[in-house]
Amino acid sequence: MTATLLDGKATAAEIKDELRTRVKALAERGVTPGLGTVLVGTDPGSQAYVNGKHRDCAEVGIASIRRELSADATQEQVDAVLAELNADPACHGYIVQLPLPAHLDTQRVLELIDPDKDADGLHPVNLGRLVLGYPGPLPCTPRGIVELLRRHDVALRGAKVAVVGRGNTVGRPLGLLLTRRSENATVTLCHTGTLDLASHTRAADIVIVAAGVPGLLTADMVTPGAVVVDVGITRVIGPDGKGRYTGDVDPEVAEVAGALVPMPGGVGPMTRAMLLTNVVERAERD
Ligand SMILES: Nc1nc2c(c(=O)[nH]1)N[C@@H](CN(C=O)c1ccc(C(=O)N[C@@H](CCC(=O)O)C(=O)O)cc1)CN2
Repeated sequence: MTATLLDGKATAAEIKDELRTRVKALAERGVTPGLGTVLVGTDPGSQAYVNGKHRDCAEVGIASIRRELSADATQEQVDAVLAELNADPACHGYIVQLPLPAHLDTQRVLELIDPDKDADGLHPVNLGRLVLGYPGPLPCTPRGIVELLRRHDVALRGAKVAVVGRGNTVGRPLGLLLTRRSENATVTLCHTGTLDLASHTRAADIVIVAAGVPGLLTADMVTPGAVVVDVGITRVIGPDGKGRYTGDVDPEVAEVAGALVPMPGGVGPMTRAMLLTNVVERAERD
């Protein structure tokens, strides 16, 4: 392997150490940051992610507020929980774990979150703030990617970045973050309608793949020495019949890239660290 691995797990641990110090400073002012989670149903993956968020909170001293509803909860019941968290001064930010059961209106639910308590940074108001360059909570995955690259001295200023995927949670907001004056990268946002994807990825100094297509980026699509970030996380059944997660980057890319943010151990842990960061930042503004 030629690529240097950029370790998201270790960097997230560093960030959690820093947050612990900030949480202690808040405690001296009598403030305890609080993160709320809303989980509807019993999907084992979602339960595991929510449990992980509360473990992270305990590690840094953030108070956990858990709300769990049954899989057949009505829209009115979910709305009532959001109203309660919006009004709760102990809750500085909260998330609704996705996906929601199909009978619930996800867009309505996300729009009912008070934008200033939107710990995921995905409320339309906050995406609008990002477009306009106004302050607000930033979406956790894009923010985590930029932070991971920054902490590994990957130069963004003047860099040509190909982002593959135009989803509202990663690709689109990431393009906005990378083109802020503070980052000053030049971004090509590629998607399923892009013709000759490889011509764009090959021209890039940094390739970030968030398409949800296992193995989409192959070694021949990467210029030698480029930095590659794997955001994909798709559950597949392996040849042994067991389920596992796989990324969007083919393993052979590691032989060509200069640096690689792997999956697992890259963007996922950084996303979790940014969720905590959004909550602490909100508490610091109190
Ligand atoms: N409201 C939200 N819902 C969902 C989000 C989200 O950010 N906000 N993202 C995913 C699930 N998720 C967090 O909720 C999440 C997924 C994966 C990871 C992670 O660290 N993955 C590991 C690899 C897989 C593993 O070992 O379990 C990694 O990348 O190293 C963290 C969080 C959908 N729902």
